[in-house]
Amino acid sequence: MFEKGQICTVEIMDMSDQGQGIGRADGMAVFVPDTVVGDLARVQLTKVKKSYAFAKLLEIEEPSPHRMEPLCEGGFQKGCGGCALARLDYPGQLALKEKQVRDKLCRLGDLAAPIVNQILGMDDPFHYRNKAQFPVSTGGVITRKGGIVEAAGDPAVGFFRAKSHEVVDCERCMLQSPAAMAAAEALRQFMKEDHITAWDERWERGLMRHLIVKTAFGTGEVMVVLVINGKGIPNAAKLIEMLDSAIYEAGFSLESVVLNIHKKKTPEILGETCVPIAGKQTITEVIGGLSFEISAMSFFQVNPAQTEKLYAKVREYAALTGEENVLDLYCGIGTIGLSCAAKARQVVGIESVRQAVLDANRNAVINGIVNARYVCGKAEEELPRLLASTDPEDDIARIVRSADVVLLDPPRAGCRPELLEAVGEVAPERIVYVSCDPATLARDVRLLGDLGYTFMEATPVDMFPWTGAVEVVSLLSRIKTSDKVEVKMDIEDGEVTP
Ligand SMILES: C[S@@+](CC[C@H](N)C(=O)[O-])C[C@H]1O[C@@H](n2cnc3c(N)ncnc32)[C@H](O)[C@@H]1O
Repeated sequence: MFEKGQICTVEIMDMSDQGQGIGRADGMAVFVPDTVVGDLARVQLTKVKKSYAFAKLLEIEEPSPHRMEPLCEGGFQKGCGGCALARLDYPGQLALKEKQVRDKLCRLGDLAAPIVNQILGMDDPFHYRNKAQFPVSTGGVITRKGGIVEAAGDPAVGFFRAKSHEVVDCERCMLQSPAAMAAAEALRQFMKEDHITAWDERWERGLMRHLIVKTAFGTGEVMVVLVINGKGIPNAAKLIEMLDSAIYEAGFSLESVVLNIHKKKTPEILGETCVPIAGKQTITEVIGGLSFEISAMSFFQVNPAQTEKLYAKVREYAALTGEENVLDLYCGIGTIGLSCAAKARQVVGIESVRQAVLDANRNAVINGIVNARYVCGKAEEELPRLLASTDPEDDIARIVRSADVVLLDPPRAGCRPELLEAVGEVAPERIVYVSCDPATLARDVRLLGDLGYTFMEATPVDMFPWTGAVEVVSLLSRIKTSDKVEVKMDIEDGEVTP
């Protein structure tokens, strides 16, 4: 039995998404900050629960061969919570992520020996992010009425400290695009020169809440979204000029500046209303030879180089011949479905964000794609509605009912069970599931197993180097009723192989 204060040696076998090493002491999981997988560490327990404990690192007895000094010259030492794997070298990160996908599919997906292919990593895992989200603070105290007190510190444009809403100012970041860092510096200078307040959630006052910078690496276009608690920014023309020249000097072109009005006291980053104040309403990115227009509110994969690999793997798993109807659920601005459209009979996408659906329709048009249609709404509501439609004129419902391949790409929370049941009712030959959380993927793979789908294989794709997150593409295939009977008989005979 372990007690708080006890000292022990643990071998770090795994890491949490937040970058804590996880070791085992007599079967109990021990979470140790500042350690990496492969370290042998002497630790002191700081909190002991029934089946796990937290500990502080006393000494690395034997360092992991993959341990390294963090390369970050920006916020890491100041407590920025962005790069959870900053102490693990890149080969170590890839091995860890591949293992985590396999472990979760076994443990939570009830799979004995899932095929997990080698993770697809990056050749140059730096400055890959096309979207930066910087919280802003004045670094000092603002008064209840929103004015800056005289001794307020300089504006900070950076990232939240781990597990807090304190903003760590960050002038350099090894993940963000040069355009994003240039825009952050321009905003910092502007706020300082023009005494612009930043949102302070303690008093719920202050103007500037977040700076969002979207960079299209393929075209060099940049969009800046200024999230504010107010109707506008005083002297906004000066800010736009400063952003424009900073982004130009970084080698990119500012094409769109949008105000996002967020007066609510909620922690969501974006408010509901967007007002373009300079340039276009969208920027254009090129992925796999197709052009995609991206607006302020729409989702776009954050790592374009890896997105090409991700979508190529989706196409491989979808194995389209030109005859299939394809359902693209959680389609965002249509990227995955449109990249499959050339080899599909028809594509129907379902997406809950209205602006993204508008973008998807426009993206089909600008790429000359005529076999893709979109439905706006929650997939778990729209799919059952379309399946129940008895309207003979409802073309979309007809395509949906006869879908041969379903593409799933939900947010981290995974799919709702009612959505998976509706997919089971559609009964496609193949399901290609793209996930950014292997735990919810594994849960959904288990549910899809109950609906008659066999997990075939998965390929992890490293979309987020230096962070604890990993993307996975999985292929599931429908077990024909006759196959199911055979499997069952074989198991009864004591042989598991179908
Ligand atoms: C991980 S993104 C994938 C987007 C797209 N497939 C891509 O590759 O860019 C998930 C998308 O699901 C959308 N979404 C979230 N909940 C949804 C729901 N219940 N029904 C439909 N779409 C949803 C989000 O707006 C977002 O665009």
